[in-house]
Amino acid sequence: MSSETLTESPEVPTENTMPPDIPDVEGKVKSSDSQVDRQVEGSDGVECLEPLSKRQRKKLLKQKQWEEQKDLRRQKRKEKRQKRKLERQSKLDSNNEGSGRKRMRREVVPSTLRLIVDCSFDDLMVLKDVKKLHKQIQRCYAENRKAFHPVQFYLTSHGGQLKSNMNENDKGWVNWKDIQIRTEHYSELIKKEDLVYLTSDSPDVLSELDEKKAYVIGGLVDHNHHKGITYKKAVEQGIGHAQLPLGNFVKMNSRKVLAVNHVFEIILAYLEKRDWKEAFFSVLPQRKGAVPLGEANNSSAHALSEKEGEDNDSDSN
Ligand SMILES: C[S@@+](CC[C@H](N)C(=O)[O-])C[C@H]1O[C@@H](n2cnc3c(N)ncnc32)[C@H](O)[C@@H]1O
Repeated sequence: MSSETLTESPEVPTENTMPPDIPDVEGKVKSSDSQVDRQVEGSDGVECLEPLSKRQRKKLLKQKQWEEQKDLRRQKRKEKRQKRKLERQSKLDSNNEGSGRKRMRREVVPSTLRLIVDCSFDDLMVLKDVKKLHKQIQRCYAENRKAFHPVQFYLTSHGGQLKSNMNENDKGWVNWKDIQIRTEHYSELIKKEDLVYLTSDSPDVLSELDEKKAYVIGGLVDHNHHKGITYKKAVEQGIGHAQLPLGNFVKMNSRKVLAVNHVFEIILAYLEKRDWKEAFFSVLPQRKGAVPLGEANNSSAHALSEKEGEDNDSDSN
């Protein structure tokens, strides 16, 4: 069939239903304008002058239907998009509602417990580890700000490499709220009898937290090169000391030395849940191999190894 036949034949009569120029079977384009007065309407509503082949009729009919349904298709696509958007929105709403409700029901009640990160070990760290400590402190600060029972947070003996690094990389720290950042040693700020040094080497195991006390965490990332340093310090200073009751709940390797932020977060979690086991497992990452006692199974039952603790800056100890 020639291209002429096609353009002379079935015009789809209404505007916007057919493009003005219709490509013929061979892909040539012919104008349909000049054909208007020669048009005759066929039985299927498609106008023509000369009879068309079945194939051409079909093709034109399809084209016509396709054009006619353009708006419908557009409308359907729009509806689909809106439906998906609504579904996404309602999912978000229900998630937010959940946490929103929680927050509304449980108002923030600050704890009187003082939690100190003792930054007096600055000289013992290389810059890389100081940077890790900085990140761990940032994490403690952020977690405390969003806790239901935030503690009275202190950084003591603040200075040296840590302070320089904070000035360089996080100038905003000077505006941190709800934290005491002090150059003094904690012993200059807090009564001796209130102090309890948290240290994994202490023979004393914490059972409860006393919110009248000030608990100290050693601000140190040492990969255990200075084993027992905080325990010795506490003994020398004649202050209380205690380890977290990890051994009662977590299958441990020989070591149970956690990173600063983990100890800090466990204290926050305990203040909220009043349950050590829950506190441990809400904070300690599964990948660290923390396994509840009794659920340990041979090879996977290692826990909290130093190597794994170093995988991530804020987890590193
Ligand atoms: C990476 S550790 C430092 C280890 C260091 N060699 C020492 O002797 O403390 C950082 C701090 O977290 C606290 N900490 C870590 N594991 C603990 C545990 N199992 N119980 C109590 N405190 C712990 C200690 O205050 C410790 O100084």
